[in-house]
This record gives sequence, C-alpha cells and structure tokens, in this order.
Amino acid sequence: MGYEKELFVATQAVLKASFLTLRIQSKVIAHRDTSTITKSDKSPVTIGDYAAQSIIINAIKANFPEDKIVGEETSEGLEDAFVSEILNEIRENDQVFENEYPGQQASRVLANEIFPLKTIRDVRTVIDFGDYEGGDKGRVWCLDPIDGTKGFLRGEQFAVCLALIVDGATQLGVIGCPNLSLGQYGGEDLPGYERFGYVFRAARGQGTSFAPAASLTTAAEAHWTRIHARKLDSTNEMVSLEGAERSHSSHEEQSVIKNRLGIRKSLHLDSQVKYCMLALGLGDVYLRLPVRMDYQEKIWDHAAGNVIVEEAGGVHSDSLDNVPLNFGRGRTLHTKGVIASSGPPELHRLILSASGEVLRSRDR
Ligand SMILES: Nc1ncnc2c1ncn2[C@@H]1O[C@H](COP(=O)(O)O)[C@@H](OP(=O)(O)O)[C@H]1O
Ligand SMILES: [Mg+2]
Ligand SMILES: [Mg+2]
Ligand SMILES: [Mg+2]
Repeated sequence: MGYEKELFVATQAVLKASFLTLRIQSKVIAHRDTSTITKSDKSPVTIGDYAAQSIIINAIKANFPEDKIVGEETSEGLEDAFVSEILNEIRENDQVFENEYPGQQASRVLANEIFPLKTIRDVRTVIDFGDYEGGDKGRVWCLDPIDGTKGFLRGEQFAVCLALIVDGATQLGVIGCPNLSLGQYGGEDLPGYERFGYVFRAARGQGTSFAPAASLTTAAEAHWTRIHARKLDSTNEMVSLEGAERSHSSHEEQSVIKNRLGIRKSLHLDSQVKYCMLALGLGDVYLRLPVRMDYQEKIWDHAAGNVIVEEAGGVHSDSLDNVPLNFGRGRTLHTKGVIASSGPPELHRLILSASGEVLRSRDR
C-alpha cells in the first residue's frame, strides 16, 4: 500500500466539497443565483468553485504544509464582499454537514490552528496557494474544485477533482460526482448514493474504487467497491463518452471517428464524470478532439481521471500521436486533445489512428 494518509485527507476534503457544491447547485437552480462570474477566458466560475477550492486546499495545507498546489481558481479581482460570501457558504456548509452527519470524520482533518479558515484573509490566502506553476519536481496537488462548471449551472453533471502528482507523474486521483446516478446511464446504483452521489478514487498499483459519498462520512474504508473498465474485442461494441459542450471538443469530427469504428452509442456528459463512467464499464472511449489546435488542455481537467482510468485497466493519451499525457510540464498539457479508452493498447491504437488522421486532414 502507500499514500494512506494522502488518500484519507484527499477523500475527506473532496467529500466535504462535494456536499457543499451539490447544495450550491440546488440553490443555483432554484433561484437562478447571480453569484457567477465570467473569467477573462469567458468561462464561468461560481461561489461554489471558490468555496470548494478553499476547503480542499485548506485540508492539504493543514496536513501536508510543504506540498505545492496547482488549483484552477485565483482570488485575484474578487471583492471583499464576494470573498465574505464564500466564507459564509463554507461556514453554513460546516453546520449543515455536522447536523446531517454528527461526529463525521471530515472536519477533524480539514483545518488546524496554523491553517484556519475563519477570515476573509484566510480565504484569499488559501485560494491563492493554488497558484503553483507545476513541473516535474516534488509533490504537487492538482485541483479542479468544480469541473464542468457549465454542467453545474445547467443542473447536470459536474465533478470535484483532486490528484497528487509526484515528480511529474500522477499517483493519486479522487473524484467526487455529487450529482451522479448510474441508473440514468444503464448502470445499477449502490444503496445510499442519493444524498450526494459517489466518490471515485485510485492510487498507483492499488486499483480504482468507488463508494456512495454518504457512506464515507462514517467508515471511510468499509464501503469501497473495486471497478474495472470493460474488456471488449472490437470497437463497434464500445459506448462513446463525450462532453456536452460543443465548444470544448469537436463533436463533428468525433462523429466521423465513431462511424469509422462502428460505434453506435454515445453518452454526453460534462466533467471528469466521463473518466469515472469509463472506469465503471458504463462507457468505453472518451473522445476529446480539440476544437482549435492552439488550445492547451489544463492539467486539472485530466490528472485525477488519468489515475482512475489507468488503474481501472484503461489507456489514456493525447488525440493526435498516441503519446501518454505529461503532467509535469506546467499547468497545461503540451499535447493536442485527449482520448481515453478501455483498451487494450491495440484497440486504443486503432482509435488513435482514426483520430490522428481526422486531425491531420484539417490542415489540408
Ligand atoms: N476551448 C476549450 N477546449 C477544451 N476544453 C475547454 C475549452 N474551454 C474550456 N475548457 C475546459 O473544459 C472543462 C470542462 O470539460 P467538459 O466539457 O468535458 O465538461 C472546463 O473545466 P471547468 O468547468 O473546470 O472550467 C474547462 O477547463
Ligand atoms: Mg473553469
Ligand atoms: Mg475543469
Ligand atoms: Mg473547474
């Protein structure tokens, strides 16, 4: 084994952030809430993203003060009034969580005297611990506090994603999927998932597992179920997994690839929930072809999914050259697009030869 403490802290932090984000999602849907900001790249960010980033980074710093963190969000440009709202959400969540799950384990590992989360200043400091530039040296946590923010705002799928990268290679991945039900996608749900979905996790050499989030508030180790990607003999039995947003991947070209491979069934889902579906065997190939060749994928959009897919027996690469993703080159991947599949490597190669050809024909 190994990384027991890291897995425990990461799981409890993701769990609490999952609880918070699902509560905020229901508020957003009910009131069409206005606490959404448009960032300079035109993408949305909500109070939920900042609150989740605060909770998770605080937990990391309270337990592993020397570790570096690459987090998606920054407090730059936020007004004090907004940061105060973030703090209120965190406090309210603490109370509701404690009321619903008295004596749960999470709170004890999420903060300490050196890293409290009590003032506006604490919140800013903690959010901005996520500003590390990344690289291939040492221990770097990689955090996407709400992945699939657009799905989150539509009331659909989103994920809370945390990975540990050591010397440039992903070692741990934990993904909270607070709004996920498997029945909706041809799977069978585990008892107790209704409260706030599932948590998936993987560590190198230890496989991939999942558990209903609510079960982890009591006995952290008791409820994990091992999962595996499907083993198929040909691509035409595969179910494709694609994003819901047409601006994030090239749906038209993905359709061309699916036709070539004989794939007839597709699921469109926001966020790294796609990696979890692949690990569960409810989908077999995640296609993410770049809309524009100059787009650099962010490491926090794929790091946790990388371990979860590979430890479930799947294969993960770029979409152009079939090379492994390199998480040690800064805050972005330097390759083009992403494809994950249930494997084996021969079928992955077949998928990649189709996608490589489609992408290369763009320039002609
Ligand atoms: N032009 C683009 N191409 C690819 N990915 C993009 C993109 N613009 C934004 N994204 C990323 O797509 C992620 C969501 O992926 P998906 O479409 O699979 O749900 C976003 O994560 P956030 O929601 O965390 O910002 C964002 O980082
Ligand atoms: Mg974003
Ligand atoms: Mg993201
Ligand atoms: Mg995000």
